[in-house]
Amino acid sequence: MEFATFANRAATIEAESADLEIVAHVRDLLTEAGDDLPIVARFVQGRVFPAWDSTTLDIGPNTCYEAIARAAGTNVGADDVEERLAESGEIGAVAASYDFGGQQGLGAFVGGGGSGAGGADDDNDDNGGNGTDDLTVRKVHDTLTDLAAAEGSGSQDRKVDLLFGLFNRCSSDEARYLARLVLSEMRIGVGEGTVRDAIAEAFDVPQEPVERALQVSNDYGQVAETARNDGVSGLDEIELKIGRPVQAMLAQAGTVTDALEEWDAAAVEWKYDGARIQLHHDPTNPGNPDGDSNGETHVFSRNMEAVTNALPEVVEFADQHLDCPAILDGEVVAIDDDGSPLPFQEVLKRFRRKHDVAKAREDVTVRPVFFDCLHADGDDLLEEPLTARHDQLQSVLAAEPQQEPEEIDGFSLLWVTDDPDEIEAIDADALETGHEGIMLKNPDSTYSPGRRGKNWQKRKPDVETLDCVVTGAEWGEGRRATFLGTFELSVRDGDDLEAVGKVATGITDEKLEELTELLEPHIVAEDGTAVELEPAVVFEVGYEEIQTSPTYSSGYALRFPRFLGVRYDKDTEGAETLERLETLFES
Ligand SMILES: Nc1ncnc2c1ncn2[C@@H]1O[C@H](COP(=O)(O)OP(=O)(O)OP(=O)(O)O)[C@@H](O)[C@H]1O
Repeated sequence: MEFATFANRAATIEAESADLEIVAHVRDLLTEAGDDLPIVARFVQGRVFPAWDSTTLDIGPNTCYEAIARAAGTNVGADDVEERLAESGEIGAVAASYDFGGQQGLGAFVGGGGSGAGGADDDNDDNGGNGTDDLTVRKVHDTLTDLAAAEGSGSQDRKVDLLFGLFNRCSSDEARYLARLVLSEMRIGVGEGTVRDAIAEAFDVPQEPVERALQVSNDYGQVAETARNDGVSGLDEIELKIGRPVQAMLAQAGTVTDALEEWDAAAVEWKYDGARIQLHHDPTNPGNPDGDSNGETHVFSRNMEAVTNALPEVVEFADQHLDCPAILDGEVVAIDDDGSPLPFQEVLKRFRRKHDVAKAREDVTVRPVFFDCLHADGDDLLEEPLTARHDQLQSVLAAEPQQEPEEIDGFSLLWVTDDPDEIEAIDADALETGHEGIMLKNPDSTYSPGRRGKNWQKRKPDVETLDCVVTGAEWGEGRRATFLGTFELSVRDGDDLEAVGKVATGITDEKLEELTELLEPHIVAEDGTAVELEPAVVFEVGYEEIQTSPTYSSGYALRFPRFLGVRYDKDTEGAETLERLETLFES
């Protein structure tokens, strides 16, 4: 397909506002694309490479300005391009404002070659033979692929040369969309859904298999071509591939209350405070293109970037623990010398690092923990329910079949329960172990790549906090026998204090020790392990919601109260009133 045809169609699409019309234009574009279908299906979304491919053009705006300036004529400089950009605010319009094509002499000079139409791009010139100088989408694609591969000293000059070669052959409309493509600013209103619908319409296949194939392959070009050449049966055959990342399933904010209302039971997991990773490993395929592994290993970020070389611990983990081809979804967490998790900021010192990885590894250690399994030993598991995928994860990671789940390295435990108290206890454990909290998942849900839906919920940070007086507590058990815990919370009602609940969640042993020291002097009565406290200390607590309750003297109860801190700056006079609790309940 000629690049001019593509550019014309892009202009038509950009001018169109009706979604259905846009789909129809994209459909026509795909139908006309011929052998260039995979390229066109990506270009129309502003992509040069498939979504799974982390190759980038690595072109800064200045490289692009310089190439435009050079193609625009001897007396145009990059600063002139920038000035026009400041005026128009859009690189496509700037590129379209120049008259290109007159720089053959300079092109020959710059590239040192003699292909006339662009000096620097004298290889694979698909127009050379027929005597015309029309740019094709394939030529643009191949040149940009060469450009992406340029590295090392002189690579920026080479990139400018290659880009100049393309702009020099562009008409005004072609230049507009080339500039936008190169700077990832296509913005003609074509989203992923549009291309999916257009593929289905163009090649007369239902949307569902197209959608599935897109989720699995992350490649609009491949899916478009398969839909055209092999129809539904071809699409159904597209499978996950080791080395091609899948978009990560995402979570939305939720509450325990909502989760238990929606599902019979919730799958509860710890929420790790690290960075999302997707591990692809094939021990049967020696010769790793990426990273230092015995098999083939790739680690991808949440955005499907390759981060393999930055995380040698994960590659080593794969080598040691995986003996079948697998794709695992998880989190990489920074840990201290005892293996306890460190804050997220520490992981960032390691993630995406390209240089001095060994040195960075000495400073910060990371370890992976996996909560999902997308592929195991030849089977794609996206369509399996969460609990089945988790069972697979366990068997993939277990060193021996009978290994206790708690003993399995890198394996995130999952509890399926409809008991709010159990969920609260899991949350408390998670926080105490230094994790962020909990995730609540639908145990029956399939894995939906790239989707942020109700099936995965991260427990929402508390909307409101309350400052409550601590009026009672209980001595703990076992190793916590010397600590006070399970604190009774009250609000003021005139001169009285009325209980609204008990908080036991979100408190570490260290904190319990501090709180015990703080509260012990205020004990006024003891009955077994129960302790009555004179009102003196105010806790800030979070909660999910307020409900009416016969259990506490206030007539209300906080659902899922969580300890946030001591309000050392407040005395009991500053604590919350029953009146405010009522207002909050009403609202
Ligand atoms: N057990 C788990 N299951 C799923 N995700 C987990 C789990 N533990 C930690 N996570 C992390 O939590 C993330 C989702 O919540 P979070 O709010 O932390 O993510 P974010 O990147 O800040 O926001 P968002 O994903 O909503 O844009 C996941 O992408 C994953 O990285």
